[in-house]
Amino acid sequence: MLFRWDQSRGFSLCMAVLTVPVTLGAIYSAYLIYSGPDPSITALLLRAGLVYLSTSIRHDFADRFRNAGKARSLGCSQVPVYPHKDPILGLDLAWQQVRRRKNHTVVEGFIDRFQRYGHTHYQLALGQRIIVTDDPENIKTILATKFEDWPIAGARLHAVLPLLGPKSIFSSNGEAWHSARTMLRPAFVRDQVADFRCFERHTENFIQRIPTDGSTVDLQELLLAMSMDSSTDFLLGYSTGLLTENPLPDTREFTRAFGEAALKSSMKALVGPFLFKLPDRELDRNVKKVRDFVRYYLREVATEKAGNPKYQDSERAYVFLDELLKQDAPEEFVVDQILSVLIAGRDTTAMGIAVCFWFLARHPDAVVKLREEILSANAHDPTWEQLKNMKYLNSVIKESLRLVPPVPMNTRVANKDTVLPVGGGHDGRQPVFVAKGTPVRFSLISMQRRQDLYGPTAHKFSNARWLDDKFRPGWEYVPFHGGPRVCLGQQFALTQIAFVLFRVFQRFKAIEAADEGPMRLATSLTASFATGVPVRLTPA
Ligand code: HEM
Repeated sequence: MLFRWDQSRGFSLCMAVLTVPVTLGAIYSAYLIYSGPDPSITALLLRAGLVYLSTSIRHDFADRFRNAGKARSLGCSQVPVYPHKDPILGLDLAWQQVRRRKNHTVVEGFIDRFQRYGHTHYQLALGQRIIVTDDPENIKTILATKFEDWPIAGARLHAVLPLLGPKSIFSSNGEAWHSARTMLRPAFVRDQVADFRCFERHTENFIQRIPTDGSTVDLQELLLAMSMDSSTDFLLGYSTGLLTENPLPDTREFTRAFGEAALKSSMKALVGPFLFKLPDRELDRNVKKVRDFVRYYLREVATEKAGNPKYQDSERAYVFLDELLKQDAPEEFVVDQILSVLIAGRDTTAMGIAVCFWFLARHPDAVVKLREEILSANAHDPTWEQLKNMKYLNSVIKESLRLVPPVPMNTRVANKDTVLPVGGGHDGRQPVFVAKGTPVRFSLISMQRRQDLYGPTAHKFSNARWLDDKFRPGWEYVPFHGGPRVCLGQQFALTQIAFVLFRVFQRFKAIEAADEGPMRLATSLTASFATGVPVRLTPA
C-alpha cells in the first residue's frame, strides 16, 4: 500500500511535535557529557553519538516541516513513497537491490516499482531520501528546462572523480564544465566523423576475429576490445591494438588498470563518498597507470608530431588530440579530457553495437531485410550520407538503443529547492517539490519501455515503428540525453555502429543466438550483457 508523507499536513504536525522532545533529549545529552563525574571514553562517545543523532533528527524534522510549507506554497502535491519495511535506512530495498544485482534483474526491479508506486516516487537509499523517476517531463526538466538546478554530483560524480579529477567535461559543472565543453566541441566536427578510415581499420580487425566455421563467439568481448582500439586511435593517434598481433606496449596493463579503476570507483560511489576519504593504494596505483599511459602518448604526439612519419601518412590525418593541443591547455587538463572522452565513448559504443547484434540474433527476418538494404545500396565503401539514408539500418539501431540504452540510468542532485513538473497528487500529474540536496535517479531504460508511451509492443523489438515517418518521439527517447549536456559523441557513435553493421552483414548472411533465456543486464554507469553476446554467424 502507498503511503504519502513529506508534504502531508498531519506528518508535518507530527514532526513539529516530535521536534520538542528530541531537542530536549539533545540538550540533556549535552548536559550529561559536560557535567558527568569522570566519564569513561565509551560513555563520552555514546553520549556524543546520542547528541549527534538527536541533533540530526531534529534538523531532519525541521527541514521536513519547512519543506512541507514551501511545497504547499508552490502548489506542489504529495509524492508516493516506496513502502519500506525499514523506514529509517531503507535496508529492505537495499537488500533487494543487492539480490537483483546478483541475478542481473536490476532493470526489471525498476520497471516493476515504477508500475506499482508511480512513475515518480520517493525511496530511501541508506537513510537518504531520493526521488526516482522515469517520466519524460521530469527528465526534460532535469536535463534541459532547469539544467542549472541539477548539477552532476553524488554517486555519478564520485564514480568518475578518481580517474578524471574535478575539471574534466565528465565530472565538472558550471564554468569548469563550460570551458571543457568549449574546448572539446570543435574536435567532434562532422568531417572527422565522416572520415571512415579509423573505423575501417578496427572493424576489419573485429571481423577477422569472427569464426567462419559456425562456431560460437562472444561478440561483446570483441566489441569492447575493438572500441578501445578505435577510441585510442581516434583520440591519441595510437591504437591500443588489442585485436592485432602487435598491441602497443603496456596496452594490457592500461586496459586492466582502466577497467579496475572505473569499476572500483563506481562501486565505492554506490556506498558513499566517505569511502573515498579512506586510503586505497590499489585504486591510486591503477589511476596512476592509466594517466601515465595517456600522458606518455600525449607527449609523443606533442613533441614528435613534426618529424613523426605517422603524421605524414594521410591515414593518420586526423587525431583528436591535435585539436586539443592547438588550444595550448595545461597537460593535466588535456589528460583529464582525453580520459573523459574515453570513458564516455568506449563502453557505450561497444554496448550500442552489442545490443544491435543481440536483437538481430533473435530476429532473422530483420537480418534478411537489413542485408537487402545493404546489398542494394550498391556501395562497397559507404559514405556518411549513404549510411544516414539507410532507413532500415537506422531503424534497427534506434530500436536497439530504445530497449537497451547503453547509459540506462543516471543521477543528478538538486543544488537548490526546486520543482519537478509531474509526479505528485492522485493522478501523478501535479508538480513535486524537491528540497536542495535531494538526488534524483532517472531511468531511461524503463521510460523507453513504457507501454503508455510506446504502445502494447513497448517491450518487444519492433524496428518497424521507426519506419513510420509520423513516429517521432521527443523526450520519451533520449539514449544520448538532451539539453546542454547532450552526448558530444552522438554522431560519432551512431556512425560507427552503422558502419560495423554494414560491414558485418556485407560479409555474413545470418546470425543466431548461442544462448537462451531472457536478456540479463549488468548495470553500473553503463549497461552490459551479464553473460556476453554469444552468437554463431554464417558467412555470405
Ligand atoms: C552509443 C554510444 C553512446 C551513448 C549511448 C552515449 C550516451 C551519453 C550520455 C547519456 C551522456 C550524458 C551523461 C551525463 O550527462 O551524465 C553522454 C555524454 C558524453 N558523451 Fe556519450 N554516448 C555514446 C558514445 C560516445 C562517444 C563515442 C563519445 C566520444 C567519442 C562520447 C562522448 C561524450 C562526452 C564527451 C560526453 C559528456 C558531455 C558533457 O557532459 O557535456 N559519447 N553520452
